[in-house]
Amino acid sequence: MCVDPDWLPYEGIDERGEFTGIMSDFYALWSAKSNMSIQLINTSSWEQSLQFLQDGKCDILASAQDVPSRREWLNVSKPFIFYPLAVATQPDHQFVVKFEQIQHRDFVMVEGYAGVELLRNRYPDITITTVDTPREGLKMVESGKAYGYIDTVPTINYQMLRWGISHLKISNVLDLQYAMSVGVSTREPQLLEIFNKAIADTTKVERQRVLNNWLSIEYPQQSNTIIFWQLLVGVLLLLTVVIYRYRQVHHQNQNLQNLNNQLERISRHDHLTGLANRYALHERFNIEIEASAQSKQGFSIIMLDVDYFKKINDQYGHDIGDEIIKEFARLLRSMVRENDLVGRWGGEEFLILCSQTTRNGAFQLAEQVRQQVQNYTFAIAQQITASFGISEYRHGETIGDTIKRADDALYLAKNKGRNLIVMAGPD
Ligand SMILES: Nc1nc2c(ncn2[C@@H]2O[C@H](COP(=O)(O)OP(=O)(O)OP(=O)(O)O)[C@@H](O)[C@H]2O)c(=O)[nH]1
Repeated sequence: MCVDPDWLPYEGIDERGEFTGIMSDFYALWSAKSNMSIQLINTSSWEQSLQFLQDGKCDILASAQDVPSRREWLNVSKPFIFYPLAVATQPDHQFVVKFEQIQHRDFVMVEGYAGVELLRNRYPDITITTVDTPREGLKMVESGKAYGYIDTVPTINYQMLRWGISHLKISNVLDLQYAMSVGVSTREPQLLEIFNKAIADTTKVERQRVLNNWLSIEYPQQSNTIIFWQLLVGVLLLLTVVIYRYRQVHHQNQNLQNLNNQLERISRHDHLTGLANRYALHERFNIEIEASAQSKQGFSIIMLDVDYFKKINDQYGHDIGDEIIKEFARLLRSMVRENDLVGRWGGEEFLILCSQTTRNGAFQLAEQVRQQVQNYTFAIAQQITASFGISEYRHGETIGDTIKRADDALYLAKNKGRNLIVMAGPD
């Protein structure tokens, strides 16, 4: 048997001199079915294979198309594969539906291909340059020496991949097709019978399996590798975007959390001293009232006010006044227990909530504070004192009542001369 040595994926001779390609798989199938052994006669081109058959050096052509000029010396079996011819051109040429639109261009085909004869018969003025191999034909188109290379679609694809010719494209599919048959020398009519039977016995599944072998998974490693890297790059890109977005959102969340913390602090703390403000004090009053209802143990409050603070402001200025208020706040905070709460009630007026403490207990604390303030060396060269009013929460009264009693007591302390503590009576 002679074959086309370079017409993959249909047929070819590999580096070891063995028959390969779609036709090789079909012959392996048919040999097994009909118990025949076929010997390959090596040739260097399709032209030479045709010549060998005419010269009696081989009896079979692995695949051949029925064309008038061969009929004297070649019979063909029932055709069993059909593939349309197509034109591969440079990518800037538009796809055309009808070959007639481009029939005047110059084409290139492999010497001896049946398609050359078919096209010349149909388009007598067509210009076809013939070459020895599909690669030569494709290269001529690639380098602009011819307009289009004509062959079957699978051959064009396969050969472009094989030779790394990546930028040509199919610009036209002809309505002419290769109907592939086994070619048998007219000298061996009984061989034709054998092949016709083998072809008839080939099931659709067997045919498809052979074709899939060559037409869908050629160069699997290369394409799989490319797909793998493309996928990997895609996944990495996606991952990068996700991580970036996550970090952005995380960062924004952190900023929001910080802002919330700041707002929380601002809403509950006095901006100058950092002590609890009225809102926070009232929250705590509610907690203490609830707790005292259950434990029967009450709480007391101390209202205190810096004496003659207006004079300090007048004498040293408002900024120094602020510093004194801050210093005063630090001093108070350092003196109360952890359970107590110091807040700024107004300008230079403060409130100490003494948890689970009677008015006598509150008095002791007030006295300590009074003495500390009086003896403390503030930033100004002047003694500072404070006056105190104390009240104990009475069950059933509102917190407003408790505060008012402490305020009234403070007023009394001021009236009595300042630097004094006055306790609101138990009734
Ligand atoms: N620097 C400063 N001064 C304040 C602030 N809040 C209130 N003051 C001042 O504190 C002074 C309070 O004056 P008064 O209510 O007359 O009372 P006082 O001078 O302390 O006198 P007595 O309370 O009667 O002992 C006013 O001058 C207010 O302007 C503040 O945040 N910073």
